[in-house]
Amino acid sequence: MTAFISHRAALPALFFAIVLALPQLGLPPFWVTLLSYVGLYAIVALGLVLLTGVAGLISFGQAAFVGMGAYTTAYLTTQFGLSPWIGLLAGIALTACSAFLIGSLTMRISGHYLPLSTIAWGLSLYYLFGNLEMLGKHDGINGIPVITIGSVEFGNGASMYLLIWVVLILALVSVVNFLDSRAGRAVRALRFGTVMPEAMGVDTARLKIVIFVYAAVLAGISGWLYAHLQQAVNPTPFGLKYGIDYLLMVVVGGAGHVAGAILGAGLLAVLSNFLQEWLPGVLGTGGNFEAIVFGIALVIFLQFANEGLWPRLQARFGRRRPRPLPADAAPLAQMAKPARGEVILDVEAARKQFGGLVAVNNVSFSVKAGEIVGLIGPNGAGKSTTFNLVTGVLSVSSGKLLYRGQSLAGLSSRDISSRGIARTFQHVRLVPGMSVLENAAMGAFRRGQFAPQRGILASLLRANRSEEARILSEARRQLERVGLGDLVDRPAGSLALGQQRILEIARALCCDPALLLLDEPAAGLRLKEKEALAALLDKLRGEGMAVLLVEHDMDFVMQLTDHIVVMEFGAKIAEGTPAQIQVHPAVLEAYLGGAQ
Ligand SMILES: Nc1ncnc2c1ncn2[C@@H]1O[C@H](COP(=O)(O)OP(=O)(O)OP(=O)(O)O)[C@@H](O)[C@H]1O
Repeated sequence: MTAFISHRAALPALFFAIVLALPQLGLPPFWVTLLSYVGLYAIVALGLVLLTGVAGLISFGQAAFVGMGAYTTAYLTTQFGLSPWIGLLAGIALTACSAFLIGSLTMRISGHYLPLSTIAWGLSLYYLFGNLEMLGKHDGINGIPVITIGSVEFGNGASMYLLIWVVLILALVSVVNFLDSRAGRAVRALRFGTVMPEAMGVDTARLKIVIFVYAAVLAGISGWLYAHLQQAVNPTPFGLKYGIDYLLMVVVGGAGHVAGAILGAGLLAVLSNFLQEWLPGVLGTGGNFEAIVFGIALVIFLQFANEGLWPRLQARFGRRRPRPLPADAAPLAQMAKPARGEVILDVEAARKQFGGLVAVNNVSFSVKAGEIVGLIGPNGAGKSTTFNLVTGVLSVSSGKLLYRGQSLAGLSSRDISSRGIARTFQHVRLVPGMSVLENAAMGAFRRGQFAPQRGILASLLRANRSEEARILSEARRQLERVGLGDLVDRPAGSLALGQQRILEIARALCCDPALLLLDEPAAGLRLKEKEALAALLDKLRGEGMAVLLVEHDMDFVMQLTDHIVVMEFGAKIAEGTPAQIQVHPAVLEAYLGGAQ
């Protein structure tokens, strides 16, 4: 048994074994039905955990996808006498295609426009269900057959309960598997913006659509189960109110946690059921009082536990079990590295104009393998813009950028990272709740054996184990290389700033770069941390790495770099060794104000 179930999975396995056995253990039919609904809600909520809790993309429209799955099977089984299993396949296909279309249109929208758009299409689909003649308008469709497998009929409450919870367990396993993969790590980074994952080679627009489609498919499957449980459908449970309820379940349960989906679904289903029964008795009058009580309870709840209940329970009763470290797996393939002294980056008369402002004005310099080049200059000199031109965040207005003789023109930051240029960020961009190991592994995103699109399917089925082991081993090797080998299990957010900056370098090294671009790596570091950073960069230089760093800390730059490029008002005003720069009249005048 332990061969199949790891220690980490033992408790959840025991929990689900008990849940599946409940009807046999004499659970009254009322509870069997209620828990069936908990299962149905939790399947939808799981998709929302992925979409909203983990990736930060809010959707009020999931109930419409539940309706799509439910109506598809209802229509096909009652109108054409097709098997519910055909209804399931058709429902999944229709939901996935619709979600792909809607997602392609809306997933690029940012801020509050995204949730607003989900309300818009959620409402549209709801009214579509209620107005189409073929779907029975507001009366819906009755007489939906029960699900059968061979001669086994899922006709009674207990058998449907079993089916629903087995589907929920499968969905849960697939989501957990996915979150543990390289694409899953990229999804976990999405809520902190797209710049970092893009720089690690992730196609974030595509990834958002993938998880949107997956969440919709889970909702569609829940709708299929619902239709065959109820044997009738009408538009009401697929409206906006239910879309909001699904979101509430996730928020209350713990939006960023898969277990939060089940906890939230359970709490809301059970509470609303009992409030509906008790409140009229207590208040002596009927009405939707449970909605009012819910609203008040939610506002109070969010004041005290805005991360949801599951993290609270975990902190109180759980113990963070470190993930077993990957065994040493075969190294990932590496790109051929340039010989020491070879010119790696050639910036030729690069110019960048923002409207009338010339931020970078015909700047030229080069970086060689085994050399650290510093790019310095007063505030507003154009250093960050130059950095962004090389990393593909911005494109040049004119001039050339050549990496190992090849033009970088028109390449996105993820293309550039896959060529062998890796970067760190001025404001550290880590996923704080993710371990140091997983954060570093983000850098190896493009180095897996599967193409990213096949990789997602493989990860759902956990067919990516050898690839994962190789990626995580690489991350561990790079962490050991930079001296963070003892901290692999720690959440990245718990590290000191200096260690976080070094972790960013380990992540960049996982990209297998020949050129490292560091944006103000010494900013905010204490002396000891700066010394550790300088020692690391010196070691990397010794190994043949080319490093270009933008930095304000003059001592750091002067002691570490081989070559310095000085900018002012967008133009290069000087270039040379640290010794030359320190006495260069133009630098003393412009950069140091002539005082030193
Ligand atoms: N996206 C943008 N749109 C318009 N102007 C910009 C943009 N980015 C930078 N600039 C302008 O370009 C000039 C150069 O800015 P840049 O950030 O590259 O300087 P910097 O040398 O990195 O400064 P700092 O050391 O303060 O970061 C500044 O005048 C800045 O206001």
